[in-house]
Amino acid sequence: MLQVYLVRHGETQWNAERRIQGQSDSPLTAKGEQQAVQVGDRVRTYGITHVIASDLGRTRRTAEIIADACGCGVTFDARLRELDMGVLEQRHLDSLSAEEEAWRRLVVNGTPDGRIPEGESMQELSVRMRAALNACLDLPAGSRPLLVSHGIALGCLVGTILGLPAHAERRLRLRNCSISRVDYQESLWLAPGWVVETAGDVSHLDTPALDELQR
Ligand SMILES: O=C(O)[C@@H](CO)OP(=O)(O)O
Repeated sequence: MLQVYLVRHGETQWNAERRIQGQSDSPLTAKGEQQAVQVGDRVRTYGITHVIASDLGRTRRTAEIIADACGCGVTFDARLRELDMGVLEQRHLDSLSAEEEAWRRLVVNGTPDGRIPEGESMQELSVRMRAALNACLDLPAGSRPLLVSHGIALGCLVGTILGLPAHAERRLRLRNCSISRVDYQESLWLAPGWVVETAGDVSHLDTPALDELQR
């Protein structure tokens, strides 16, 4: 059975400042680097064979730290990038106008095609994230990949595996450096498909990571 680990990157400067990143980028904080080290300590005995990361800087850095601990290489897949949040990227969550806040809410609790101007819909995000996950099925038998991606992107992926629509309100709290696992299950009882084993585990982190929406 293929087991795939899903890790959100470590805390970044803009996560801490409550600024929207999307496909823009900011570096890991010292705490974010430490979180990545703690993920590495947790998974180093899991037999991870491939670390595959979104090509944005914050996921690259997190992936390098984890891959060092696992003794494997890192490859990059742009399909694992965060939702493109268009004209709201780089903005502080607290400085949005009422109209801008409505655009932001429409994306996570709206319609399949809802999008921030110049951004991407949750439906589009879900298609590319699922394609990146399904690509793991083509790895050699016995592989155990770990994917490093983002909060909304992984929330959408895990949520849609559970049967939520892509644009369902964000109900999974996937904190920085949380670990989730999905398995490709083939059994007599279930149609073949992805099953969520764990979601949002942060028990390996010594200080609780805050989700930027809680700050
Ligand atoms: O882009 C962002 O601002 C956040 C949204 O949750 O995602 P991440 O920090 O996981 O890239």
